[in-house]
Amino acid sequence: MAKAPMRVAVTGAAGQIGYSLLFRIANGDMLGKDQPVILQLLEIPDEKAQKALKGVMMEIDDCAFPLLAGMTAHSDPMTAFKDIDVALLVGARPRGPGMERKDLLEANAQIFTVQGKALDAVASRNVKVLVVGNPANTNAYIAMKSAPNLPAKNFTAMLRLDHNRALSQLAAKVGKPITSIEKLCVWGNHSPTMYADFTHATIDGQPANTLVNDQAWIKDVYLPTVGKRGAAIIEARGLSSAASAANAAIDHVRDWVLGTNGKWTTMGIPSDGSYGIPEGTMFGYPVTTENGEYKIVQGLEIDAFSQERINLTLKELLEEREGVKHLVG
Ligand SMILES: NC(=O)C1=CN([C@@H]2O[C@H](COP(=O)(O)OP(=O)(O)OC[C@H]3O[C@@H](n4cnc5c(N)ncnc54)[C@H](O)[C@@H]3O)[C@@H](O)[C@H]2O)C=CC1
Ligand SMILES: O=C([O-])CC(=O)C(=O)O
Repeated sequence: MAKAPMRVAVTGAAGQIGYSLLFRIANGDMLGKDQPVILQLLEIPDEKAQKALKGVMMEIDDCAFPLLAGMTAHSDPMTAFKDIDVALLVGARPRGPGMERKDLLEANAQIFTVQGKALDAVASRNVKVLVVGNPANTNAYIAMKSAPNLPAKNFTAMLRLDHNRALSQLAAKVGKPITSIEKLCVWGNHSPTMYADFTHATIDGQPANTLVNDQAWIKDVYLPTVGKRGAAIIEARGLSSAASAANAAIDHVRDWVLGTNGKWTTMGIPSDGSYGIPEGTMFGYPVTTENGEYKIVQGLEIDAFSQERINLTLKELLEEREGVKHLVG
């Protein structure tokens, strides 16, 4: 028997990321090739944005996706989020050249208060929320705090793009395929302070540290390349990463819903206190997923260099959180 459709809300649906994301969701790349979806698309109540959204929907129609069981356009989160199973909160102002992601805090924080409240009121009680809009961790924290009637664990922030960047840079360094790498993760904030950690990783079953064996490269090349990749793309493209961000969002939700079969990935999730991170902090952790739930990888030995990096990214997140205190009560 065919599965019942899942309702997926996407905000900022007429934006750059939306244009790379929606077609793949409707194609079954996110929830499975046997899972029908209904798209509930939100854009700002502005004539130009709503018209652009209509245009994107016309193109989605023209793909005749067999899994697309319905699609609606919205300008109010209270209707867009009605009964949804998955929320991809993408809509927010992106940064331009010379800005850090936290410069967007004021501009974007309000959006996530309103949307958190709407999720609280009308979404499925099991809704899985992924925040993509920057600064992603703090926006996810605001949404979570604005939805006290939903389980905090339903709210996540996107560090998967950082994870994928970290995999790709490491694979290039050792000249091995991506699939040969396991147990890599990214700790902390989606910002240049993030810590891409392969101290526990293996490459074709060999310890990655032994294969790389170049601390200077890790410190002076690898971490800055991964951490500042978003800025490098803005510099090169004149626009922020969109296709790779959409791809990471698909990866994040797919793994959360369908499981990682014991493999590690990275998700920004509310801390349960693991590894000394204060409870509730929206923090990038190594996780495995099964039956629609994520679990933090426990019992890792954190060396002095890693601890220093984790402390640094935590400090930044706590400062961001302090900056939005007035919004979350
Ligand atoms: N977490 C991550 O790894 C990444 C995050 N991003 C972030 O994703 C966000 C979106 O990026 P783009 O699609 O490139 O930007 P964009 O400017 O092309 O699109 C954003 C869309 O969101 C809409 N929007 C704004 N406020 C909204 C609201 N309250 N409700 C619904 N829609 C709203 C806008 O009208 C616009 O169409 C930015 O904050 C960007 O910084 C981008 C890349 C990676
Ligand atoms: O850098 C930006 O502003 C967009 C983003 O989050 C990324 O590409 O990682």
